[in-house]
Amino acid sequence: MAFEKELQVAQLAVARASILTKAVFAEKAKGTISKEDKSPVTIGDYGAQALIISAIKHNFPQDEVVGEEEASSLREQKDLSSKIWNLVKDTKLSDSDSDAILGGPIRSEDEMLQAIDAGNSAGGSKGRIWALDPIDGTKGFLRGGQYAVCLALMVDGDVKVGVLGCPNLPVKDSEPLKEDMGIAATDAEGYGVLFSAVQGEGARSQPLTKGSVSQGHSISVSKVTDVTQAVMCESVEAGHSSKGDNAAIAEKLGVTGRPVQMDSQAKYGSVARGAGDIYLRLPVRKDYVEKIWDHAAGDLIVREAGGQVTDIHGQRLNFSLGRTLTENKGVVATPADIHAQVLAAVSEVLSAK
Ligand SMILES: Nc1ncnc2c1ncn2[C@@H]1O[C@H](COP(=O)(O)O)[C@@H](OP(=O)(O)O)[C@H]1O
Ligand SMILES: [Mg+2]
Ligand SMILES: [Mg+2]
Ligand SMILES: [Mg+2]
Repeated sequence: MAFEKELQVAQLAVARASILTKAVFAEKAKGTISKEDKSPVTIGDYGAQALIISAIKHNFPQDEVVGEEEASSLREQKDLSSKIWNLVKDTKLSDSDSDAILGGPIRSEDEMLQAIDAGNSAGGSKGRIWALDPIDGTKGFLRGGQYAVCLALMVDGDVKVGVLGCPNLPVKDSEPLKEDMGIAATDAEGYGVLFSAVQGEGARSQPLTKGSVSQGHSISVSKVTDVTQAVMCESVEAGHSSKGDNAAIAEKLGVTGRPVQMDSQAKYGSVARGAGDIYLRLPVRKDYVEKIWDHAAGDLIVREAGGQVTDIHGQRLNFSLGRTLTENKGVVATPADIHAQVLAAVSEVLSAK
């Protein structure tokens, strides 16, 4: 199998980081601060980024990382930094062999800050670069909704390995999607799933555990042929994706059910396992450029599960252009069989605006 070591490290690193995010959630003291772009970031985002980057650097010292967060504001806020350190230093996998694969604990607060800052790669089309979103759906995380710990490896701009840890999604692939699924799910029996894919080798799912990882089982997109019966997934946040356009597209397709709203790349995971059928992310603002870490893992997992992922113009997402998807607008992710039909409805609705 290709990228065996990379997959194992990514899965274990995501599982370990999820232990930290769940602890932050349980503590309720999330230490939210606002970034320059007004988006929230929590001690969970920073702690998860530190743990994952340190695991990558331990195993693949030459690899670069495009990570969402950076530590400059933490260096000015010592209280916040020491709170994060207190969590990070005690977070480990319950299986000691697995934890050792990740290099064991980070040794000092300073090393933790350095790890966070090592997510500063400019990205691009050359070499091995990881794309990391330590908590995707931070607003969902804060609300007690869905969120995902997202990690992907790109080689020469092409996504080869993708892993999504979704602590609040059901383990069972076939469980129908519900909007309030997140709230009581953290650490509840039957919740927490780890999705993964390696290019050319399909997509898989397994329970997200605190110890080790397994082979999991293979997943595939739904076999929906009648789009009127499709389950659509969209963001909770109206500022992230245009709900009005989504509704117009649903109407054009004759979709009868209400869309399921959930935060994060849990939407990609849900389409990949066939629990949802269509994920639409339609631009709200002309000037917003999507970030590679919001899509890299989900894009591969859906495509390896038999889905098709494009932007609103039908172009594949291009991860080779830096930290953002400069050439793409929006996302349309569906089973391959219905993609052309959905994309046609997207084009009609958006061109009529
Ligand atoms: N105007 C905008 N349009 C689209 N996405 C946006 C946006 N502003 C922020 N985002 C991104 O939307 C992500 C969450 O997506 P979703 O709505 O699917 O949960 C955020 O990730 P983070 O939560 O990691 O910051 C952020 O990167
Ligand atoms: Mg963010
Ligand atoms: Mg994100
Ligand atoms: Mg994030």
